[in-house]
Amino acid sequence: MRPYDAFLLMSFGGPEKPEDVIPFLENVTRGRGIPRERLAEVGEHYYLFGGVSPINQQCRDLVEAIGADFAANGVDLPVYWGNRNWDPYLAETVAQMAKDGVRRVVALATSAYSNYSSHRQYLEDIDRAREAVGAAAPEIELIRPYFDHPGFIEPFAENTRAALLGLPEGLRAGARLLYSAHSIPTAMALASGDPRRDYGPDGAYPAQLAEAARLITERVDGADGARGHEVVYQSRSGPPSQPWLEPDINDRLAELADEGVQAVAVVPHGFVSDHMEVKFDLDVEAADTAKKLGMALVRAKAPGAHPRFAAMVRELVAERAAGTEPQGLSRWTPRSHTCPPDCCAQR
Ligand SMILES: CC1=C(CCC(=O)O)c2cc3nc(cc4[nH]c(cc5[nH]c(cc1n2)c(C)c5CCC(=O)O)c(CCC(=O)O)c4C)C(CCC(=O)O)=C3C
Ligand SMILES: [Fe+2]
Repeated sequence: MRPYDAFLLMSFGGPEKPEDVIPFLENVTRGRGIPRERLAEVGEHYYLFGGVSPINQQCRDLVEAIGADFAANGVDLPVYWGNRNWDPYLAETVAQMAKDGVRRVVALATSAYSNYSSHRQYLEDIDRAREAVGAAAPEIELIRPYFDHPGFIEPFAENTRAALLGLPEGLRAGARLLYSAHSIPTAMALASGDPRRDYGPDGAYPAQLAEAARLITERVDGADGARGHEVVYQSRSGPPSQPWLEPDINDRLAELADEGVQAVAVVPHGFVSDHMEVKFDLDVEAADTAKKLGMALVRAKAPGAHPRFAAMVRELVAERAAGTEPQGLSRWTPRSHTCPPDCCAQR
């Protein structure tokens, strides 16, 4: 698909054996002021799953789904994959692309929202990897945030309807939808998105999360919006003195139990796949909280390698290749394909 001669999937990376857990966590947290105790605690999450993060296999599955969708639709682009924090490292993938004679790449990150960790950091990863490879490195253009694209929203709606069926019939209609996203420092949230747009008091990331939650809820229940839904946060780290986005899902579950809510469906709409943050923080930790509170909890799957999500990737590649206006379902759809240099700054 002109002008590109390759597609690149960019992701976070994760360990796949116990010996790799600590080196992986050191990669993730280098220079970020995460307390040592938090690192040890997070290491235990990985050991509980045999030291294997699900994220790499999920990326392999997505690479395959994208390749199949490209082939079925006549898109003749080889598909590469590179990670920020673990093997296959982005710099190695960029070196391979250079060796293969690739000159211009369109890339998508497994992160749908605007904030430093989800977007700007991937732009920095690209710069660093290209620098490491030198003059032969291809140009790499990162696709803009896609949190309100129908290919992201529709699989979540389908998976939420399926999750609700897992509740006892008598609890389904009254079940609250809890949309869960990775917490970030409030300062990072305020600096998220395009500084020339007014996303409201909390910044682009919370505003985008609210819109995606609304769009999914409409597709679960119809546009009457009758079902109660709200955004909560998970996976907080960093020192307690630093404010992060709230409420934490576990605290909110306790409040809802007090209000008499008997069932919740958790929708991890802040994520693209069911990686460790979902498997541990929701399926182990939040599920345990709900159990102690006597609440029923089900969890919807993230898009992962859903064919509609793979088709979205092709649609975004085509949009970027044509240079037409970014399409999305909400008022916070990015207005351009490239970010202004001061968007999603860390603070
Ligand atoms: C917004 C966001 C997403 C969602 C968007 C996206 O998907 O990219 C995300 C995803 C992920 N986060 C992940 C893992 C971790 N994140 C950490 C730490 C942090 N995350 C942050 C933000 C985010 N993170 C932040 C602000 C920090 C503090 C340090 C820093 O400023 O960078 C730490 C350190 C220990 C801890 O403190 O928890 C770990 C191990 C994994 C891999 C899971 C697997 O292995 O399956 C994934 C997909
Ligand atoms: Fe994270």
